[in-house]
Amino acid sequence: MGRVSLLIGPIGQLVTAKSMPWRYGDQVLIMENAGIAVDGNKIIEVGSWDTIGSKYEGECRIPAEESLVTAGLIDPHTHLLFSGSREDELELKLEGVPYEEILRRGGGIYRTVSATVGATDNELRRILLNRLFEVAKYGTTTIEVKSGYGIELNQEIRLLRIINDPSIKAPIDVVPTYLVHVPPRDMDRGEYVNMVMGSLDKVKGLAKFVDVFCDEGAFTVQETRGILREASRRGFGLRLHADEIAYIGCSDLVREFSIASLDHLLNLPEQNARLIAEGGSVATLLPVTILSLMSSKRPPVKALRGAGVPIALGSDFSPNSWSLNMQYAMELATYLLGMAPIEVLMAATVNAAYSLGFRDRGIIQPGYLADIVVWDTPNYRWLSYELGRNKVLAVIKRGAVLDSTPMGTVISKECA
Ligand SMILES: N=CN[C@@H](CCC(=O)O)C(=O)O
Ligand SMILES: [Zn+2]
Repeated sequence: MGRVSLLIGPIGQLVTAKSMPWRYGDQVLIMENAGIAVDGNKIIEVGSWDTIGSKYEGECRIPAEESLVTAGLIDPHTHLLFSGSREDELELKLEGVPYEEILRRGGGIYRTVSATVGATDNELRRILLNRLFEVAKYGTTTIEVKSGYGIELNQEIRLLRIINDPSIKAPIDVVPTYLVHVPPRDMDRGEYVNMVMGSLDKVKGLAKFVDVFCDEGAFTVQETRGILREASRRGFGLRLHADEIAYIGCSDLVREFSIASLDHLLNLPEQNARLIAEGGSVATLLPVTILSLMSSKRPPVKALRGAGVPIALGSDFSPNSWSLNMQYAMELATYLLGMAPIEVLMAATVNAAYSLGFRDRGIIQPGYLADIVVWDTPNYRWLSYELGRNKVLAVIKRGAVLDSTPMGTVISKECA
């Protein structure tokens, strides 16, 4: 009998992608009475519990007869690092004042910039760490975190240093992105864009991706093009906030650049789905933001599927859209966007991993990282079906069972 650090099984239902990215209609692995053997930070074998349970002895074991087991959730789009809040914009939104108008008046992102710039490094570190612990309780095991509430370049660099700070003992993996968010109000925007392009060497090593908010009220296609060109020359991965507020041609930039992910896409023209597929980009949809924008628009899911675009989901946690819970994004993806439960699960695991450039996680197969969630649900459909409850039973990150399960449930004495 082989000895391993962790055994999970018997498992009621194991659901995982077979390869990445996952496209609508691709096969998945759905297995009942399954088992997973983990050693160190990796999955070493997946199979029927009859085989796994008799072949391995675990230093600890998580029994999961009644449970769904999936890859850990991956959140590929967040604005986790900011100070303050904007609950007082709710009344404006309810009166019908559009997002871009609040921004034009100096509210929205600009207010959060003032609050964030006014916070000390220690305050921001504490905020970030608390949020990272909270997302882990909801099953997120890897998360992208954008800068963007500094605007001024030294402030952006400060935020990126905090995101990268090794003294922050994050329970999960963090992917830093430099977000060029909105033009400053007190400076010529052309000059600012030039400064951004000139600052990219300083950002190297602090961010895996450069992202631009390309939209009405933010950066134009021409400005975005310049920033993406310089970023890709320097070897950054590219992401884009595109076609969220209006279509001004941002998604067309996939013709010119290899963009890992185009995000939001509420106003994406259906014919541009083909361009995204040809460009090899992922479409990351952010349904919680659709709700918090109080928008009646929807991204064209059917056109994206039809063109073969891999779809990912993100929380888009921000002061405009306050939810750290990827499960909420998953629920809304079904009820607001019409995404099928299996599509939702693939979007929040394997495709989110793929969009962040990972090839080592998001799938439960030998050789992959042991980032795994045990759910308090009998099958995968419940992740879409049941609204508003944290359905996590246990989170395993790199083979380690995270300390506190949300409901204080002790899974197994040896593992806890
Ligand atoms: N759209 C741009 N940025 C964020 C919102 C930021 C904010 O409103 O503070 C987003 O992705 O939703
Ligand atoms: Zn965003």
